[in-house]
Amino acid sequence: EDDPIDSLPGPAKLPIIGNMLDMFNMTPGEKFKYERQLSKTYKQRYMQKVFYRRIVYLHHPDDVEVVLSHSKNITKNVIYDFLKPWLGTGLLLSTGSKWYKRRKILTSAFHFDILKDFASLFEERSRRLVDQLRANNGEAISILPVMNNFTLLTICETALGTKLDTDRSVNTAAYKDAISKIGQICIYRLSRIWLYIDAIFNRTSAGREFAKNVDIIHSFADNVIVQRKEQRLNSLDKGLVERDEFNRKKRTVLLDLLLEAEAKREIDLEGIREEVNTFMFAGHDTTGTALTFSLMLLSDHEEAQERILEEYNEVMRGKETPTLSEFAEMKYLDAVIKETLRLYPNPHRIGRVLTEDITLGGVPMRAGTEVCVLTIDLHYREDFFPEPEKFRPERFLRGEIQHPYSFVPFSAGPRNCLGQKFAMLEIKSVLTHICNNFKLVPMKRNWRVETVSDIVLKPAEPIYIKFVPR
Ligand code: HEM
Repeated sequence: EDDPIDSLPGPAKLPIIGNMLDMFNMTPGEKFKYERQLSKTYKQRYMQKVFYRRIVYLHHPDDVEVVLSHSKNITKNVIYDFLKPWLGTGLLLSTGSKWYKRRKILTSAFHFDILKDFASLFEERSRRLVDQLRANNGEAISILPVMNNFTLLTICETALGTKLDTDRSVNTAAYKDAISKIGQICIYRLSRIWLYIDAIFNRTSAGREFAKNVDIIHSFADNVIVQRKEQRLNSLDKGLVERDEFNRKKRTVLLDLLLEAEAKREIDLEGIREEVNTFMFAGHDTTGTALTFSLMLLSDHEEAQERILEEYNEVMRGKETPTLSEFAEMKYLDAVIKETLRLYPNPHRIGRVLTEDITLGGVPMRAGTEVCVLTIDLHYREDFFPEPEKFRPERFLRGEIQHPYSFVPFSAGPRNCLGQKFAMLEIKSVLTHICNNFKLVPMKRNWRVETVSDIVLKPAEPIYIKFVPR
């Protein structure tokens, strides 16, 4: 059937299968470069077709604004379905009234007072991270696994109230292992179009392995949910305030808010499980890679490390632990993180299927069309970010950002990232602790790791850094 978007430019299409074979034999690295090249060739937008699927790719801020700010076009496209057996229709994947109701409940989990509590947890954890890094005696270490482990520990503590490193009641090693296997299987599936069909995928060894690991993750989450529920009921019965091992009032974690909502019949146990799994996924890999890329860039820019430290000392004047408002005063630190997220946005694209018609540049797009915002290409546009390849945090200090939709690492509009403040705070806490205690030294000067498309944007090889004690 004819569609007005067939007039959009894009790579040549074969009859029936369209662009299906365009990237068939490419390595993940080649695919990544090919996609970037397409955005350079088609400066406004382009269309690809695979059988009946038409996908419009966008990377101009005006188009991005139309798509992301739309109040009704909030449905994710088919690629996200891979994650459904694991995340169910939790906040990341759900749509319509289910999404709306849950978003309302969960927004309260990031209330200012709760964030304050989390800030002190990040500080405790960052101190321990410094000790762990110091034990390497300035030897180079591969930072991605260390940062991902760190963010997994913090999200488990804040979402579930469970300490993965010390809690003996749960099988944490199996859980961590299962999360990483699931990620690898999703990547494997992403590049094999025949495995997009569930009936085929589920019969392959990868499909069976996927299901086995999903079970491990689900039973871990269930175990923690049941335990937390029992503890809460016990203390509520006795009118007690819950205390931790140091006799401090226990932090309110996301799970507590969900259990409160369950008591009010706003969510059921299955819903709680979906949200717990969603937050553990959305909250750890993204922040872990953001920390990794920040450290890589900082190690190559000694002047930026010194400036972070100077600013920290100016704001803190000898005080030890920054409050939220002190972190907010550290503008240069904020700019460094933003510049990192501009260069390495994660996820680097956002997919939707239109449920309402829209018009982009005079071309009508009907409900049912898939649109994909290429955040990474948006962030590298020369017309909005001069010398886009360069790490220049100052661009975020001098009001150079001309269009509110030219920089959207946390997405924007109704489906923006719920954990944005949480993530920024966590990254600030880690970076200030690291810059206060170490000089970061890269293995190679002027080196940037290649990146590959995955569920999230990943470095193609390990990034090694030396943490030399100050
Ligand atoms: C630097 C770190 C992070 C980045 C760059 C990031 C980025 C994003 C982006 C781009 C989206 C939109 C995804 C889409 O529409 O497909 C998103 C959604 C989401 N993020 Fe984050 N995120 C980060 C950290 C976190 C953290 C720490 C949490 C939880 C504590 C979190 C929870 C969520 C949730 C629940 C959603 C779905 C929101 C909805 O659809 O209503 N994120 N994030």
